[in-house]
Amino acid sequence: MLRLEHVSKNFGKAGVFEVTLELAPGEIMAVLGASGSGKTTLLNLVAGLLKPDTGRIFLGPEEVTHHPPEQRGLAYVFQDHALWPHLSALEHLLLVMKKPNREAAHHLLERVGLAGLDARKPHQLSGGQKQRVALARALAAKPRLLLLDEPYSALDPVLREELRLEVASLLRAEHVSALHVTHDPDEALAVADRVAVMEGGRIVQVDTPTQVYTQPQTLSAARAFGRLNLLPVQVQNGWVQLNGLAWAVEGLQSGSGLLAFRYEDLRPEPEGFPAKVLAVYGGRGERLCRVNLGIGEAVVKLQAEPGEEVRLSPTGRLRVFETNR
Ligand SMILES: Nc1ncnc2c1ncn2[C@@H]1O[C@H](COP(=O)(O)OP(=O)(O)OP(=O)(O)O)[C@@H](O)[C@H]1O
Repeated sequence: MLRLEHVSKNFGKAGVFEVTLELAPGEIMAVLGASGSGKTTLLNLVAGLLKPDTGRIFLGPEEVTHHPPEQRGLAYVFQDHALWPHLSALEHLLLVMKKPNREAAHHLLERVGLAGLDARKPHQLSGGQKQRVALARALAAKPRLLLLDEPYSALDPVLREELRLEVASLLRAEHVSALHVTHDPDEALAVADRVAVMEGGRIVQVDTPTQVYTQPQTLSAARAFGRLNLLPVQVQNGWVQLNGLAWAVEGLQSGSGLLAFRYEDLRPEPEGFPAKVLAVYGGRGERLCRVNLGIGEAVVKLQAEPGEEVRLSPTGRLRVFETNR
């Protein structure tokens, strides 16, 4: 559906962007990465708002590298809603529909939670409502590809969850592909078939959300999903010492690195290494403990009480990343 072949853009001192990427028809891909990693640049290049220095962009079989945005058959929802001040919510949709249909436009507004607001103009809508008009307009155009840049950032958590599932189901029903930039790992897990992690203008990993969560290939990929402990360690021939016990690790084989593990990657085990529970948090229906592991403090999903001495063991191989990555 979408193919980028060595698409590059040189921003001089701000760095070089270079990406090769493929998106299947109907696929929803989340784009995660730290601020400044190149997520918006990727969308701008695909949309035609930015010209690449080298490389080629295809939509389906057609090369669109030099096509202006309006000839690319895609829709985008960026953070500034770009609504027309003189048009009502309904008129925004009618204007972009190939066959304008008031009934269908009305129904779409209802599906994004704007029932009864058909006649409102942008200045009569809240920020979150404007964002939803922009989303409904993008969907009304029936694009082959939808580009989303933090589309739910102005919404409260309940509405955000409702809407992201509703939009994902609309996209799947219409078989529309989407590139979805987000900072929110829950959003990527909820809607994306695959996740692309960006770092320094490049894609460092493309995989299913579960694979990126459990097998991150770089430190930035590990960070993208949160729920992460990072402890400085010394690795010797693939082993680290944790409170007097040696554990095999993967990744860095020797030298200083960062031991990276999720809250659920350690579990109680009589043969494990000793740790002391410092504090207990009640997060989202689960119990999280801050523990002292001897080499530093970490958060672990654990049923324990403050002050308790526990023994912990990794559920799988722990990973160490080079400190400078
Ligand atoms: N037109 C431009 N001219 C010069 N540098 C640019 C331009 N556009 C982007 N950059 C630089 O390219 C890098 C990537 O920017 P981009 O906006 O794509 O990041 P991002 O991942 O979307 O960040 P954020 O999450 O903060 O929105 C940054 O270092 C930015 O300063």
